[in-house]
Amino acid sequence: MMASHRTALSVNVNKVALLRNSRHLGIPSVVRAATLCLQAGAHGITVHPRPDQRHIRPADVFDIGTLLRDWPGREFNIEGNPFHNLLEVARDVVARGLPLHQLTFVPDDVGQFTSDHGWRFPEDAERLRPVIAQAQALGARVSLFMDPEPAQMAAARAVGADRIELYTEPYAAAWAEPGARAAQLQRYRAAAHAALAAGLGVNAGHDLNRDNLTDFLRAVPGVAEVSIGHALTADALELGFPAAVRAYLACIEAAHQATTADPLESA
Ligand SMILES: CC(=O)[C@@H](O)[C@H](O)COP(=O)(O)O
Ligand SMILES: NCC(=O)COP(=O)(O)O
Repeated sequence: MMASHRTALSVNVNKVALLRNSRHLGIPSVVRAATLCLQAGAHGITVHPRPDQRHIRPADVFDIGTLLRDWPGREFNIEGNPFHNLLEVARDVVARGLPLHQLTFVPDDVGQFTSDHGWRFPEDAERLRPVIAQAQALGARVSLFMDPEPAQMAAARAVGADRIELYTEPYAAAWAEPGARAAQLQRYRAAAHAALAAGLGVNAGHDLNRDNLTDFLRAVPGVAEVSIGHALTADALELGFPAAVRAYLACIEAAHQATTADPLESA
């Protein structure tokens, strides 16, 4: 299957903040890292200001918002749990006149190791509906972090979400084994079709990397944005941020070339 549009790359700079927070010296700078990513062609910056402030802190959110004010056309995506601190931070961003394009709602517990599941319907429907409306009133697009389950997508739309973000860790974990990879890609393809049919935009993220990204985008239709942090930052330790971003942009570009094999047809 040929993807019919380009996918945006939003670089998640959480792990730069994690390293910075291990000393009181202010290095490495998340703003510097974000600047290098934007200069290299990243379409946006993602942050996940967790309540425990282990990596991105509110001040980082405001600093990156200030940076993005000078990069029109590049997007700011802030992730988090709307029942913890996310909306408070988002209101502060807007009150400061800073850009805010997308809020990605993630159902993480306070102190959770990392994100590991999506919202569930009908269980989460009634509590999500008002916070989605509040976020949209701030001018943000709302994306819901979701497991790749086609039957859940219409419900995500019904509570007012604009997009969903497919939680890609199960795909990433399966990628090295061809049969498991193909089975996962079928799941994600079906979930994306269901989301698009429901009128949702489709984002994707978690453990995407230079090995697995092209196959994913080649097999899964209509992915508007991937947010990538952990693996890209690890690559940047070796290559530097500009070269790492360019390498991920090349993976995205390859997925959009007719010459790239469909991983499901060649499985
Ligand atoms: C929603 C999502 O997948 C990302 O937020 C990812 O979990 C990164 O968070 P950490 O960098 O804290 O692991
Ligand atoms: N939404 C996913 C994200 O921002 C980054 O996830 P990861 O690449 O750090 O696993």
